[in-house]
Amino acid sequence: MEFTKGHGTGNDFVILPDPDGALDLTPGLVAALCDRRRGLGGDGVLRVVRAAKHPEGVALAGEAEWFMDYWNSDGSFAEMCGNGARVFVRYLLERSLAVAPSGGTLPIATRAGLVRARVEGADVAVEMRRPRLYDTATATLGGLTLPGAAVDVGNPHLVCALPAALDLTGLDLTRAPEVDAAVFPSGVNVEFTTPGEPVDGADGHVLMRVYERGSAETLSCGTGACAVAAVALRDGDRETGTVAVDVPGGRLTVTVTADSCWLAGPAVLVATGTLASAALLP
Ligand SMILES: N[C@@H](CCC[C@H](N)C(=O)O)C(=O)O
Repeated sequence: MEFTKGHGTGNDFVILPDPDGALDLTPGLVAALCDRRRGLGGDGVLRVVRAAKHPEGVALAGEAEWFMDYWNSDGSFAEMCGNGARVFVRYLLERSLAVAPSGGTLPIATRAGLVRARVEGADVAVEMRRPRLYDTATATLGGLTLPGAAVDVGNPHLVCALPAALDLTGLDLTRAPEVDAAVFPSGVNVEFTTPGEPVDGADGHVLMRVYERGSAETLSCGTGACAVAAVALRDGDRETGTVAVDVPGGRLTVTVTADSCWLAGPAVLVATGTLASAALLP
């Protein structure tokens, strides 16, 4: 089995080419692949499968050739992965599985519907649904309980601003924040934020750390950055705009429009190799 390793602002993925959907990918195999000591290591797996060959992609096969089958590192599924989509597109283009239409966008099928991608040099930008702020909730970390905004970006997020006296570096994210299961019955990704200094060309600048559902703390979360940007714009009384979001792995730029959300940043392929798969089976 061939694999490629890639990342977007340090959010890293094992990419498995499976054009015909023949691979028996199980939660156990995903968790073994993502194990950072006994496997390849990754925040998740991106299976590259033709939309027509995947039960959850087939409905979109008329609009997109490829389906991003995303799995978290614990073997659970997620509806959407923003950085994953950007790395997925880099993979398709570098392997000549797709061509970037000049001046146009490349459609990709995901569990959260179609996303459209544009390549901008070292960056890949993906257009996703506009984040929807739909509720309020709290996250408790250690002894600290913080109010936050629940945001749907295809997958669920809870965005919590830190009080001015606290610093992101002081957070202990080795354990999952506690959240209200009634608001998030399928779990949630939790972003912690502080305001950043003004950035040229951006309407806002936010620093964030994230604890991801199914993957623990990661260096970056693309959909999380979109959720954070939407909250920053709302707090600035804006419907639309561009927000620079700094994560531990680098900078993402989010542009919220009237009806969608663009996520842009670097997307890198690191290595390709062959799995000795028997050694990885749990
Ligand atoms: N890192 C991703 C989000 C991956 C899915 C998430 N852990 C979930 O379960 O919803 C991103 O870049 O968006």
